This record gives sequence, structure tokens and C-alpha cells, in this order.
Amino acid sequence: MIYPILWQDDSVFLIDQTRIPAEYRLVKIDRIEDMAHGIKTMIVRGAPAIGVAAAYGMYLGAREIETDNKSIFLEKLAFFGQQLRQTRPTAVNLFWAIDRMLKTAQETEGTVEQIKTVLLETAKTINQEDIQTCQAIGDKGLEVLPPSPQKLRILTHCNAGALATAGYGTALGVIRSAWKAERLVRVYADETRPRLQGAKLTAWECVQEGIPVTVITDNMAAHCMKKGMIDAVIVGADRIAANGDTANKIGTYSLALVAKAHQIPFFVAAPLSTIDFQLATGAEITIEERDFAEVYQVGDTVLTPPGVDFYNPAFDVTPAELITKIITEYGAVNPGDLKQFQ
Ligand SMILES: CSC[C@H]1O[C@H](OP(=O)(O)O)[C@H](O)[C@@H]1O
Repeated sequence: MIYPILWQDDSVFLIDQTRIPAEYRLVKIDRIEDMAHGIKTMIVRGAPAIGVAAAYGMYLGAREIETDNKSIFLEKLAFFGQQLRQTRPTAVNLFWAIDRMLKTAQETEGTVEQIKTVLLETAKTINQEDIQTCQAIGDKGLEVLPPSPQKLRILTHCNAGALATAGYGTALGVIRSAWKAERLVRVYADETRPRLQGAKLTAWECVQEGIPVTVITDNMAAHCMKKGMIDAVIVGADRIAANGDTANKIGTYSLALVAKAHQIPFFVAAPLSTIDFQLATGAEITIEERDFAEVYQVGDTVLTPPGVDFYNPAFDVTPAELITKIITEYGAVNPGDLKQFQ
């Protein structure tokens, strides 16, 4: 199993996802500012993984606070929470995890040192819960995959795998469960410009586990669907609004439109913690805009001439009506039926 975040020897170790597949390198994180940097620079990325990383980050911050006064401790901890909130705006898991750690600290009786101990245990619990949730999503996904007699060819976008979670993955979790159940023949992985999480991370995960994978460029997806090469599309999510509108990696919306045009089922796989009931529709979801260099440069190669302008939204919003089902750890639901979980 691939675990992108590990607690070991009193430190957090992150798989440096900016180095995969060229190099498998662990980064040791001892301070909250380094965890904030790791989230912002996408050493660790993926909505659930960001939440777990933030939970450990909150403990690392708590560990740095030198006071036995609970009020002062909580005040400083809230400041650290603000630091982590400013790393990336779209994945709701980040904010949910910070809030859960703050609430735990506020509600825990005892000395500051005892609270710190409880915070570490809470971060570990959040980590373990996410792995179990992803495994449940994976297995629940089997219930809604097309019942085709032949094994399925599933297209996915970006990386919603073990690397994007605490382990096992959401979209790739369904793919892993389908592979284990001998329901899958091949994964088609969109490379996913501009950061290429599909070509680099999803492909790496599949190769690690012997799952046949074909990497395609994002602009090949429609052609593959038209040629009858794809039986289903499964993607992850960063934030889902109450009406089922879903924010996910840029390019997901166009993939959903193309799937609809070819009458191919389009699934979103995500834990309940990704649903933001504070937002009525996807129009209210903040879309992160990232450094233009991600668009004009691949590795050391600059793609464009001087003098051009850029736009780099990291996510887009797929309207609920383009989503066949949202696969959660409690089962697959229609996008318009999320209120049952509120
Ligand atoms: C398991 S959902 C992961 C989700 O996060 C990714 O974004 P990023 O790589 O920028 O963190 C992408 O939207 C995935 O679907």
C-alpha cells in the first residue's frame, strides 16, 4: 500500500510528490511552517491528503507552543490554523481538518501537555479514518460500475489515488477495488495539464500495483470515447456543494461534458468530508489560481515566447446534472440527494 503521509520517530514524513516518478523521496517535516510549505508547493497534494497533512501540521504547531496557559495555547494554535488555511483555498478537507483539531483542543480537559497528546492522537485517527473511508468508497463503487459482461476500461483525470489521500484513493480506490474484483481491464489516465498528476502520479500508482494503464493527453479523451474505448469515467473531488456541483482538477468539467455527449457514466468518488453544505451551489466554490510557470514551463523547458499572458485556474466546477452518481463511503447517491447526509 502507498501511504503519502507517515508519522514516525516523532516526525511527519511526506512522499515528495513533485519528484515522482523520477525519484521516490521522503521529506521529514518537524515544524508547522514546513508543513504549510509542503501543502502550498504540492509536495503533498490531493484533497483528503491535504486534510490529513493539515491535521499533523496543527499538532506540529501545538508542539511549538511553550506555555501552560490554556487560553494562550488555544490563541496561538488558532494562529497556526490561519497559517495552514492560507496554503490552498479549494479543497474543503484542509479546513475541516483544521477545525476538527481546534475543536478537539478547545474541548479537551487537562493540561496543555495533555491536550498536545490528544491532538497527536486525533491527527493519527484522521489519517486512519481516511484510509478506511477510501477503502469503503472503493468497494461501494463496485455497486454502480456498468454491469457489462466484459471487463471495464475506466478513464480517470488527475490523481485521486493513494497519493491524494491517506492511502488507497477515492477514484483510484474504486479502480483498485475493480481490479481486485477482476472487473477492470485497463485504466486510461489523462495526463492532466499543467501539473501532469495523471501522467506522473496515477500512472506511477498503477505501475506499482500491476494495473494496466494507458496515459493519454487531455485532448484525446473525446476521441477515445467516440472510438468506444471507455466504459466509465471516475474522478475525485476537492469540494462538493450541497446541490452536487463538484470542484475538481481543471479539465474535469470538459471531461464530464464529453462523457455526457457519448452517454458514458461519469462518477465522482469522494468522502462525505468533501461535501460543503455551507455552499448551495458550485458557483460559490473558490477556485485556486496558481503560478503561471506551471503553464508555460514543463521541467526546464519554456513552452511560450516572451510577451504572452497566462491564466492558471487549478480547478473547475462540474454541474451536478453532468454527474451520474457521487460515490461515498456510505454508497453511491444522485448528486441532488446529498442533503440526506447533512
Ligand atoms: C482524492 S481527490 C484529489 C483531488 O485533488 C487534486 O488536486 P491537486 O492535485 O491540485 O491537489 C485533484 O483535483 C484530485 O481530483
